[in-house]
Amino acid sequence: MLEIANLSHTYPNGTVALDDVTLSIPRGMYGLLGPNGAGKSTLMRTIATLQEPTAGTITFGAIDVIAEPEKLRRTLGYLPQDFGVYPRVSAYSMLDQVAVLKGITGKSERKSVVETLLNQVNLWAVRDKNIAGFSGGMRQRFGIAQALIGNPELIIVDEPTAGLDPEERNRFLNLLVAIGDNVVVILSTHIVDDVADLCPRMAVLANGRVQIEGSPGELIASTRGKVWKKVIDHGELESFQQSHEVISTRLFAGNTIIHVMSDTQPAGFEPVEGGLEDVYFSTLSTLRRAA
Ligand SMILES: Nc1ncnc2c1ncn2[C@@H]1O[C@H](COP(=O)(O)OP(=O)(O)OP(=O)(O)O)[C@@H](O)[C@H]1O
Repeated sequence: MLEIANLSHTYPNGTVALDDVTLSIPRGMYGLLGPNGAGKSTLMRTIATLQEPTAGTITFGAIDVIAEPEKLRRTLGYLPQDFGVYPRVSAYSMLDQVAVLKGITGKSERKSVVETLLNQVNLWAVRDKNIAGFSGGMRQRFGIAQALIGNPELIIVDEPTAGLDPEERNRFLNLLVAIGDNVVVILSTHIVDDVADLCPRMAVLANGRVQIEGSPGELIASTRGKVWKKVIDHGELESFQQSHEVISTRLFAGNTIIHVMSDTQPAGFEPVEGGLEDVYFSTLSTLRRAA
């Protein structure tokens, strides 16, 4: 169990990226959903011991993460949002080097770990190719392979599916599912479907704060009977935004479909079986209104 208590972070330029974040994250897949700038990467980097918070505590089992970062690192697998430079070395040799860094010094053990992972992430056929030439999806699969070396008990993946095509995204999410329920996996993303598809528990982070927390099912149930939809002409959008609480707009076959929140059925609207998108967008819409 990962316990985050009263965690705050203010950057030297005064930006408050995290504001009193408290979360209990159990074993299994946990979704951290939030828009750009919400503070997700700051939170992930802080848990991964890459930066220290201004205030607050993090514990993972018996480990005090801020006081004993090296202990956490031994049991951490981290897939950052951006690796930056991709080296001109083969996938095999790079994984082999990471395995050495993670303390797997025995040659035959390392061979078995590296080969198993390359097969698991479906990169065996390209093991001798340079990572620099990999597609986005291949890089992310390589990234999860390096994160899994050494059997970590805490795995953090930061926006892993951004920019992947649907087939690669599916492949990647299936890999995450296969990691199993015995470890804590935190999936940080702004893509609602990633969380809806994978995570039994989740939180929405926005403006550096936890806005809502729970199981997707519970959160969706809380919007039941409150979400309504209507097909409108695009030109009418502004007036609907003034008269209703519009939480999302989308185009479908050239038409604009709006979803609104209301305790009673607005005239001309149809009920919608709310989904996680409605939960997420209504949370963001409430924040915008309060601003
Ligand atoms: N090194 C930094 N110095 C100053 N401000 C920063 C720094 N890093 C991030 N921020 C700011 O802190 C806030 C939170 O950023 P963070 O990267 O944690 O959000 P995020 O949810 O991961 O968003 P994104 O998906 O865009 O990465 C933003 O306003 C961002 O501009």
